[in-house]
Amino acid sequence: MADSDTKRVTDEEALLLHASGRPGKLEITATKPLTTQRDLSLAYSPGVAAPCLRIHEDPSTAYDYTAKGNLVAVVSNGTAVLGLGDLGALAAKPVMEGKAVLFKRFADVDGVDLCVDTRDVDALVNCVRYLGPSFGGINLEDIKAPDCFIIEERLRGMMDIPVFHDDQHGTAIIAAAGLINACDITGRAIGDVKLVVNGAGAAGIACAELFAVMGVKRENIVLCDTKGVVYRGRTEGMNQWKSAFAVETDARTLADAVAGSDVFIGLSAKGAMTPAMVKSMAAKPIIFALANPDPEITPEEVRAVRSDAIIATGRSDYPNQVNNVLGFPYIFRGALDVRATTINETMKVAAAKALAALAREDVPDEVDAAYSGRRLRYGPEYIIPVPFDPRLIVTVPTAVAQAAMESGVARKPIVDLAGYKHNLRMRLDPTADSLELILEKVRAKPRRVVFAEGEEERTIRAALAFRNAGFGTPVLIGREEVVRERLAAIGQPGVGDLEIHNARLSDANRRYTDHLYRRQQRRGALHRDCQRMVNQDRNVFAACMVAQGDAHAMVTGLTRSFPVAFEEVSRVIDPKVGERVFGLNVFVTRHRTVFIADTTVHVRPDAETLADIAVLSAAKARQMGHEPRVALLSFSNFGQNQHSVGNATREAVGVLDSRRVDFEYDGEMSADVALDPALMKRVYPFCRLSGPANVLIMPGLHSANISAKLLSKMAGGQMIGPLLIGLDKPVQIVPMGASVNDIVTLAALAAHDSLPW
Ligand SMILES: NC(=O)C1=CN([C@@H]2O[C@H](COP(=O)(O)OP(=O)(O)OC[C@H]3O[C@@H](n4cnc5c(N)ncnc54)[C@H](OP(=O)(O)O)[C@@H]3O)[C@@H](O)[C@H]2O)C=CC1
Ligand SMILES: CC(=O)C(=O)O
Ligand SMILES: [Mg+2]
Repeated sequence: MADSDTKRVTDEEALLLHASGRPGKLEITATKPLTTQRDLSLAYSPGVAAPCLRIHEDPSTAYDYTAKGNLVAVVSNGTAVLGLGDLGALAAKPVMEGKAVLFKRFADVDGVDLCVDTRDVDALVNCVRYLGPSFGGINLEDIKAPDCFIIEERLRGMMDIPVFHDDQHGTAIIAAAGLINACDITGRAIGDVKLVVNGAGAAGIACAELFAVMGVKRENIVLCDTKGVVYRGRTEGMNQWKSAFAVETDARTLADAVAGSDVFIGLSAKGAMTPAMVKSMAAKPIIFALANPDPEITPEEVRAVRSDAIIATGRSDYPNQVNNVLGFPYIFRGALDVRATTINETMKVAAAKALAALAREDVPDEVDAAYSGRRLRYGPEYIIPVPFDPRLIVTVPTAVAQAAMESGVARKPIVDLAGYKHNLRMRLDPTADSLELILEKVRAKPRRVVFAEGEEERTIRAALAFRNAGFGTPVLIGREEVVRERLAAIGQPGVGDLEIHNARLSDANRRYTDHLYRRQQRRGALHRDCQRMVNQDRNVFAACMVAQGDAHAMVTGLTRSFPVAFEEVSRVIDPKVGERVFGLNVFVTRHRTVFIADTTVHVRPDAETLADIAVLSAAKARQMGHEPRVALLSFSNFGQNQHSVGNATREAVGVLDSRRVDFEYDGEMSADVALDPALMKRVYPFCRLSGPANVLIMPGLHSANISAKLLSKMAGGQMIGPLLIGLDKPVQIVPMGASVNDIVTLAALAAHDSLPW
C-alpha cells in the first residue's frame, strides 16, 4: 500500500513519462486515407464542399459527415486543478490531456483539451458556447466553485449538446455507487445514514445533491468547508449552493460533525481528516477520502485506529478507487450514442446503479491479473469496479443510453440494444467482432454444456459466466457440497440453481456404464471396469452425457494434460467417420484472423494427413465466418529447397489438387510470403492465393505448437484454442492454464459446434 509520503511513482518518473518521445499524451490520427491526389481531392478541396453544403442545408447531418458526434471538449480554466488549487489554464493542461486520453482508452471517445485562459465567467461561457459546433459534448473540468455552477447552468441553457461538469456529476455518480455498496456491506439503509461531506465546492455540493436524490435525508447531510460546518444562519464564506445544505445543528467544526456519523466524504484537501475524528465515528464507519492526489487521511492512518472501516480514496494505488475516471468516459459514450441533448438526473442515477451492480458480480481473471493478481471480490476492499474492468464499456453506456431514451432526451434512440452492446464491446476488444457472430448464434439457441471439472474454481466461475452470457445451461460434474462450498468461497453463494451431477449418485450412471461397456467390451474392459470409469472419471462421465444426448457439448482440460484428457474422452466418443482429429488455434487481432493447424495431435503428418487437416481447417474457418485461403507452410517457397523434410508439404498440395477442393490453397511457402500479399505477388506472381493466407497448415506438431505459443505470448491479439476438431461429438479440451474467459470461449465454441452447420 502507498502512503502520501512514499508515493509509488516518483515526480521524476512522471516528468520523464510526459517529456519522453513526443511530448505530452495526445496526438491526432486521420480516419481517411490521404496518400493520392484523388484522396486529397475528396477529403479536401474540391470534394469537401459537398458535405459543407449538405450541413448548411441540414445541420443534423454534421453527425454524419464530421467527427462531431464522437468529439468531446475537455474544458478548464485551471482554477481548481485536482486538489492543487488555482494553477491557471496552462498548468491544467496535463490533467486535461490526461482526461482526453482516458476518454479514448476507456470508451473510444475522442477528447480534445481546451485550456481557457480566463477567470471571467462570462468570457468562459462565451468561449465554450462559440466553440460548440465542433463538439458532440462538453466536459467541464477543474473549474472552482461557485463559478463552475454558474458556468455549467448557463451553458446547459444555451447548448443543445451535453454539458457536464465532471468534478460535480462524475464524482457524485461514482461516490453514490460506492456509497450504495458500502451501505449494503455494512448493513445500513441509505435512508438512515448520517453523512458528513467535507468540501463544499464543485464535487462536495454535487455529491450531497445526488446522495439526496438517491435517498439520503437532507437533514442527515452535514456540509463542511474551510470555515467549518455549513449551519443555518452562517454568513461567512457562504453562497446559494452551500445555503441549500445549511442545517440546524450545534456542530461548528468538522470534528463536531463527524462524531457519531456513519459516513465521511472528503472532497477538500490533503490531511483535512484526523485519526481522532475517525475514532469518534459510528461502528463500521464509511470513509471516502477523495482529495487528489493526496487524500484527507490515508488508509494506513485510518487502519491504525479503526479496523472496522470501509475506506476509499481517489487514487489507483489503494483498493476502492472512487474516482470519476469510472464515469465520464462511459457516461459520454452512452450520451453521444443516442445523441442526447443533455445528461440528466435519470442518466446519472442509472450510471451509479449500474456501477454498484457490476461490483457485485464475479470479476473476470483478466481483471484480477491487471491488478497484480489481487483477487477482487465484492466486500470491504472491493466496493466499486476497477478502471481496467472491460465490462464497464458495455454496462455503463448501455444504462446511460437507456435512461436517456426513457427520459426523452435521446435524439437518436437505439433500436437494436443487443447490436449496440456488441458495438460497444468491439470498440475496445478486437476479437469481439470475429467471435460475436458465432456467440450470437449460440445465444439464439442456448445449449446444455457439461463442465467436467465441476469442482474447480475456474470451472465454476466459467459455468456461471457461460450462463450469465446467455449461452445456455451449464452442467457441472462434481460433489454438490464441494461445488456449493466453492461457490460460497468465490462470493456467489446465492447461485443455488446450478445443475450439478455427482457421477457416483447419478440416475444415468447405469445407462452410461452400459454405453461404455458396449464400446469397450472388445477392448479388454469388463463391465465393472466401465462402472469404475463412469464413477471415478469425470471426463468419461461428461463424455457419456454428450454421447447419450443428455447434453449438447462438453468442456474440460484444467486438471489433466491434453493427451490424458483426450484419451479419457476417446473411450466414449470416436472421431467422425473418415475424419482426422487435430488441434486448430485461432489467432485474432483487430485486422486479421488466422487459423493454425495441427497444434495438438499429429507429430509428423504425411501428405494425406496434411491434406485432410487443410480440408477440415478450411471448413472450420468457413463455419466461423472466414472465407479460407490456405497456405501449406514450410521453410522455403515452391520447390526452392528440395530437402526431404519438405516433401510431405509439397506432396499435400498435389493431394489437394487431385481432390478438387472448393477453397483456395497453395504451397509450399514460407510464412512471410503467405501473410504478405504484396511480397507474394511480386516474387511469386503464379501463387494461387487471392490474398493473404488465413489458414496456415504447419508441416509438423513442433512448428505448429511453437508458432501458436509464440504468437500468444508475443503478439498483440487473442489466441483461441486449440479447438479440438474431428470428434463425433462437440468436445473441447482447454489448456491447463486456461483463464475463466478461455474456458467460456471454448465452451461457447463447443456449443456452437452442436448447432446444425
Ligand atoms: N476522487 C475524485 O474523483 C475527485 C476528487 N476531487 C477532489 O475534491 C477536491 C475538491 O475539488 P473541487 O470540488 O473540484 O474543488 P473546489 O475548489 O470547487 O472546492 C473545494 C472545496 O473544498 C473546501 N476545502 C478546501 N480545503 C479544505 C479543508 N482543509 N477543509 C475543509 N474544506 C476545505 C473549500 O472550502 P471553501 O468553500 O471554504 O473554500 C471548497 O468548498 C480536490 O481535492 C479534488 O481533487 C474532485 C473531483 C473528483
Ligand atoms: C479526479 C478529478 O477529476 C479531480 O481530482 O479533480
Ligand atoms: Mg477534476
